[in-house]
Amino acid sequence: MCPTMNILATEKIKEKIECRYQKGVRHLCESGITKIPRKYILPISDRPLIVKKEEKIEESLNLPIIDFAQLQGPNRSQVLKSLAKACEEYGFFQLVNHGIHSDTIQHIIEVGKKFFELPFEERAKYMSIDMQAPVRVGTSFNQNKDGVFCWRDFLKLSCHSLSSDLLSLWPSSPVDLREAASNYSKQAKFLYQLLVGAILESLGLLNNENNNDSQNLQEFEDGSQLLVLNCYPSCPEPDLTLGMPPHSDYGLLTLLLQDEVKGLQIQHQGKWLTVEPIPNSFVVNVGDHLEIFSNGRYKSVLHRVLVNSSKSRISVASLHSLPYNSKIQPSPKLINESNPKLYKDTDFATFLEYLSSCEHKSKSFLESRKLVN
Ligand SMILES: O=C(O)CCC(=O)C(=O)O
Ligand SMILES: [Fe+2]
Repeated sequence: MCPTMNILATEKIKEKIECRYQKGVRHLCESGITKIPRKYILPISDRPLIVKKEEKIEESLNLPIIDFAQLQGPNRSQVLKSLAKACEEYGFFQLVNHGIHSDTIQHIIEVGKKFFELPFEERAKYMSIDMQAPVRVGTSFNQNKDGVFCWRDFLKLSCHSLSSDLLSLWPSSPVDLREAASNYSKQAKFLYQLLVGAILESLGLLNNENNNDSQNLQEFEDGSQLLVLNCYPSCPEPDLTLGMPPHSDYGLLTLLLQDEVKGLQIQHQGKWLTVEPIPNSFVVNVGDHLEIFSNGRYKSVLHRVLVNSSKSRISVASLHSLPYNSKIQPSPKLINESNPKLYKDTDFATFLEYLSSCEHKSKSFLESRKLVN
């Protein structure tokens, strides 16, 4: 074979292999692999250190617990203090007694499981490389850019305005997906709105006498919402890869549901610690936009997902951000001589451009917004 034909043949084989990975990890697992392909193997320095059960020294983390019912009652000011402390020290907390019925939670998790069990051809109808498509099935973190793929498939549903036009774009199978996801997203949005009010209050930006910030609250409440169903199939070599690489979330707040299988780790005091699932609770975390708005007081913390060799895992993230065209900037009320402005003004569109233009690097977006004082 002449050298040019040789190169062409090699390119064709490469394309074929790439195409195989673009179909996602569930599809890959269905072929019965016992070793993970090279495309998923992280360099040694980025691999997770998985501790064997019998060694029992895996470090887990009991995140601060915020009781939502207490927050709405006479102990509000005390709970607001705990909320502020959790956002400053961990960037994460677990929310209990939040009022969303366990049936609603179980329904969205079940529907997620059923969706990822559908034949590949059915799920593939919703594949798109357009980052702004209202419905998008995909794999890895950013499959157009990732050098090493991660062990995750996802379904992203934009919930911006839940009109019947939007719902008709969502997957029609499983039959109850649209109902479960729209019901769940409405309830998650309502909870987010109450929570973000509490967050503004905990920053000293809202109180009954001074309602100057109602404009801020309105913008925070009206923002965009994206529902992400994550599926992490069991993996034959979990210590060589990750379900999600270290990243921070871009928005204001993320409300995350995880099933009973653990996997989420957060970086705390330089260590990766596993978040113990609490049934029917939410893991809530501060996103980049809130770190910027709070001028660095509340932290958008790196987190990642481990996979395991025996169980698949499902999680559902509801990501809440400011409206698409809003400016994101440190609140002028949180800036003074002793607290100078730490971040450049930015907007959501700039962030999305940044995300689609570069391979994912942990925290790089937030780093790029920092002012050097
Ligand atoms: O699956 C998880 O536990 C975390 C998911 C996550 O970090 C995300 O969707 O941004
Ligand atoms: Fe995340």
